Amino acid sequence: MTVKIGVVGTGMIGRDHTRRIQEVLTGAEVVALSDYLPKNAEALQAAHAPDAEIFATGEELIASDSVDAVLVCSTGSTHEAYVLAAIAARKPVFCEKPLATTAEGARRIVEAETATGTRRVQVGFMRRFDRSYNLLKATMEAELGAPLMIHAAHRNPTVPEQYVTPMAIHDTFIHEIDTFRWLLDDDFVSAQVVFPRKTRHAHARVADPQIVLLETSKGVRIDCEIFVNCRYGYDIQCQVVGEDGVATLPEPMAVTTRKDERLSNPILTDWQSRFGAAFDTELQDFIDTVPSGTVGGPSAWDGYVAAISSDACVTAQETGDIVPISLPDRPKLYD
Ligand SMILES: NC(=O)c1ccc[n+]([C@@H]2O[C@H](COP(=O)([O-])OP(=O)(O)OC[C@H]3O[C@@H](n4cnc5c(N)ncnc54)[C@H](O)[C@@H]3O)[C@@H](O)[C@H]2O)c1
Ligand SMILES: O[C@H]1[C@H](O)[C@@H](O)[C@H](O)[C@@H](O)[C@H]1O
Repeated sequence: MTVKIGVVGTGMIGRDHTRRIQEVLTGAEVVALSDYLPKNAEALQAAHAPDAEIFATGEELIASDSVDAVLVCSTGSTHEAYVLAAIAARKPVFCEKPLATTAEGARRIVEAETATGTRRVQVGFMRRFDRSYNLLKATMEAELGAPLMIHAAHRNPTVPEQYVTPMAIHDTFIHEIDTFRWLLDDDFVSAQVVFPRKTRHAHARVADPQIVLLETSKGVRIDCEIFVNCRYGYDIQCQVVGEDGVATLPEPMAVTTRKDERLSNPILTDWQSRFGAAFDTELQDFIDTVPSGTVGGPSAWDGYVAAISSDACVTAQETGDIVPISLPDRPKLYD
């Protein structure tokens, strides 16, 4: 079966996912496109999906009989409505992060999906498909004993003017929120955010860098630096300290050069190159599961917990307090 996919939102990542479905992955083709700005859908059609039909609205695309499964790649604030529409149409849906911009919105998705009794929502937390994180998780489980602490960093070279302080949490740190839960098989019980001296490279509306301190239900303590104007590259660091040893996320593979009295390795500069293979694997996984009528990978529940946890981090940014995090009971669908 070739899965017929409709893509809602044809900006940067909608374009990249369409390209990978058309040119890299197997078992699917993009048959429908829709964007709030029709010119974006038309440009993507011309570049990568000449046979795709352009729909005036995402809702019409989701309802169309020509679409088996939906990719939601539009602006974050629009995700909830499209995911709910896909659930109502009983169509598998891959939703880029965030699942919803509020915990309330994510809860509505969990409730709608639970009411159908079938998992059809996969959230785009691609790090769970990254080879280096999978190696780290396997090492933790085989060799470290109980994890005690994580020291991590999420560094972007620069961010645009519209990137403001809370986005460090719900646009950037949201990846770590999901990754730490997955690595530790644990949930958070509190969050605190502290602000070091601000870099002169940050614009006025973003406090940068920030340090997020999390505690999990098993007592693991996590410190993660978010530094989105670090200048030198795109750099994701993660070190897990366990009772029997320490494991560190492998660096991306790079050639070491000896030249001009220097020993050096190049550093990546963007998330597309750091996680390109993980994006391929997560979408192939989604495509492969669609014919069964249900999906795997990060679930709507994971998206909901990430939203609750990131709301607590934003409150912690605003108040300076240690903010408690409590979760509702997990529905059986997500066991
Ligand atoms: N997993 C990752 O690492 C990763 C990386 C980049 C972006 N993302 C997520 O993907 C989403 C899109 O990001 P982007 O960088 O492609 O943004 P973008 O601004 O480049 O593209 C967003 C597109 O959505 C369209 N749009 C806006 N409102 C719409 C609506 N109501 N209906 C249909 N289309 C609408 C815009 O016109 C635009 O073409 C965001 O939620 C972002 O957080 C995830
Ligand atoms: O949307 C992007 C993307 O999710 C990247 O992985 C992250 O490093 C950036 O901070 C964020 O702005």
